[in-house]
This record gives sequence, C-alpha cells and structure tokens, in this order.
Amino acid sequence: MLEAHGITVTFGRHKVLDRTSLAVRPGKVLGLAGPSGCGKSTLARVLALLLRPAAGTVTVDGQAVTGWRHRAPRRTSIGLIFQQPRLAVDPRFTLLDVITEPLKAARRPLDRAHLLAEELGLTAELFGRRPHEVSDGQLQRACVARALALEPRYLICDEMTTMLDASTQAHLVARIEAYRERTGAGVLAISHDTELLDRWSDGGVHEWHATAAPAR
Ligand SMILES: Nc1ncnc2c1ncn2[C@@H]1O[C@H](COP(=O)(O)OP(=O)(O)OP(=O)(O)O)[C@@H](O)[C@H]1O
Repeated sequence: MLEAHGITVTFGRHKVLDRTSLAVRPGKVLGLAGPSGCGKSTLARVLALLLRPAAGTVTVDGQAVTGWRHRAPRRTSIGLIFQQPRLAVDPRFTLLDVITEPLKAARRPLDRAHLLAEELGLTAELFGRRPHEVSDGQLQRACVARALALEPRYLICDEMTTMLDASTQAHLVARIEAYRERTGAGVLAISHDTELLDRWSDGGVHEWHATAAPAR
C-alpha cells in the first residue's frame, strides 16, 4: 500500500494539508475529488516523495519514508503524471528524450522506449519532435509513457486528462488500466470530473470537502 499518515503541509502561514491521511491499495484505483485549491496536487507531490511534509509520514509497501533522502528503488516505485505536460518536461527534450529520461537515470536499456511510445499511440515521426512541435495530447502521451517506463508499483494521475479531448482521455485511461491489470499497480486518480472517477475508480472515490485553512 501507498499510505499518507497525518500529513501536514504549510506554505508560509498557509496550512494546505492538516493531518491528512489516505491509502492507495495495490491493484485498485482510488479516486480523489475536491474543490480547487484544497491541496490535492500538494498531497500528490508528498505521496510521490517530491515534497517533504512538515509533519506526517508516507509509507510505501509498509516501509516508512524517513529522512526524505530516498534510495532510488523507493522513488521509482511511484509514478506521477501531472496536469500540465508542458510544465512537466524540459522544452529542449524530444518526445523520445522525455520517455527515455527515467530509463537513463536508472541505467536501464533504452529500447523499451519505442514500445512504450507505440503503446501510447505515438508514431515514429513524433519521436524527434520537441514539446512546441506537438499537441498537448501528444505530449501527455509521452508523459504517461515516461511515468510507466520504470514499471512503478503506484501511479498518481493528477488531473491527467483535464485539458484533453474525450478520445485522448479514453485512450490514456485505457492504457493505464491495461498497465494496472498486467502489473497489479495501485492508482490514485485525482480529478474534478466526478463522472470519470465514478467510472474509473474501483477502490472508491474520496470526496475531499475540507477546504484548506484560510491564509491569515
Ligand atoms: N509551492 C507553493 N508555494 C506556495 N503555495 C502553494 C504552493 N503549492 C501550492 N500552493 C497553494 O496551496 C494550495 C493548494 O494547492 P494545490 O495545487 O495542492 O490544490 P489543488 O486541490 O490541487 O487545486 P486544483 O484542483 O485547482 O489543481 C493553493 O492555495 C496553492 O496556491
């Protein structure tokens, strides 16, 4: 399980998360909905071990993350797909660079990148293009391929399809479902689209009504 226990995050005097807890089970999709600004993306970054909370712990398959200097295996066991792909990639990278980035960092063979790209519906002519030469949907497909490259045990999809058309959304969700079925990965699906979450989540939808503490 990927678990957050009593997570508190404060930006300046603004307490964004106040002792928040949540658990993503292997093989299940947990939906997370809630009003804009309530801290969903902040929690996603904490769970992906990218942001250290002021209090609370993250546990990955029973192992508490301590000290926040993760060894590579634990960090690579969680994949994060961001809402805005253009903010999530280096603008100098080609789509193939985007997909091979984690493989290079983990010193894994790069040939897998072509297969991943094909599975995500990217044709070879797109491999050499840079972010400004592709559509948002094509770039997000590359970001999903990047997130799956190291076969993470957990995937966090943070408003992954909000800005995309219905057919691209359906394709990306189907790819993640195929991955989940094959590997038994757990998925946290964050979205404003409660219809999508109702369709997608078999591990329940966590409706997060609590708004963040107001800034004083
Ligand atoms: N690095 C940061 N520094 C200061 N404030 C931040 C930072 N990141 C987020 N915040 C603030 O924390 C609050 C929660 O932001 P977050 O992005 O987690 O909300 P969200 O629920 O994901 O919203 P949305 O649904 O609109 O994406 C917001 O008020 C935001 O302005």
